Amino acid sequence: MALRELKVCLLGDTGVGKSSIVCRFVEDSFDPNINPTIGASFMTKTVQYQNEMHKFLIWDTAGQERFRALAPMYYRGSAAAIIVYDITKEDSFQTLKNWVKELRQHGPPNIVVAIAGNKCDLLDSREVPEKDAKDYADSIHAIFVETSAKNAININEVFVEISKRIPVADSAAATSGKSFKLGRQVSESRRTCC
Ligand SMILES: Nc1nc2c(ncn2[C@@H]2O[C@H](COP(=O)(O)OP(=O)(O)OP(=O)(O)O)[C@@H](O)[C@H]2O)c(=O)[nH]1
Repeated sequence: MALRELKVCLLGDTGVGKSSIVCRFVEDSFDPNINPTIGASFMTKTVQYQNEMHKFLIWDTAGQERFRALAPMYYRGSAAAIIVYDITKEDSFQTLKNWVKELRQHGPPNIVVAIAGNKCDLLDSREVPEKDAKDYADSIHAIFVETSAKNAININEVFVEISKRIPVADSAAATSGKSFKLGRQVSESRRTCC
């Protein structure tokens, strides 16, 4: 069975739930007391998709402002970016738009963008209407889902949608020449999940 490697990075404000999404996807776990990411963390998960195995190489970046300058190291060479906001925090949606602008200016030209409105279990505290976010995502041709890492809503679906959108040639290009980068950075920044 063919193996595709897909490098994916997660971007977004601190506290929106990037690491929690990755932990839910990779380990099917959720930690309400998870620590903020320092620098970045790296995890992989291989899943079967149709007649192929898809290995996701996932870079979870730190959302805190002091780490912002590191982000290009992780989105460069990525086949896809999952930009996460918190549906209960309007500010985090504005930050998401800034990430979209930055990717347009400095990211890989064909990067697949997925927008995840996380914490959709907290409907009573919603600040970002789903329609507004969906309309914005459509306007930039991005994948859009509302997710809950806590309740395992739409987490696998984001990655499946990414798989569907990345042509085979792009996935190969996205992972070629990565070995030095991964070998060096994993040892610096590996975190235990959850
Ligand atoms: N209710 C709810 N809480 C969540 C969800 N996802 C994450 N959280 C909580 O939100 C807080 C921040 O989660 P993280 O995963 O660390 O957020 P992050 O975006 O990785 O933050 P940085 O590492 O600082 O960039 C934690 O207390 C999580 O438990 C969710 O879907 N629902």
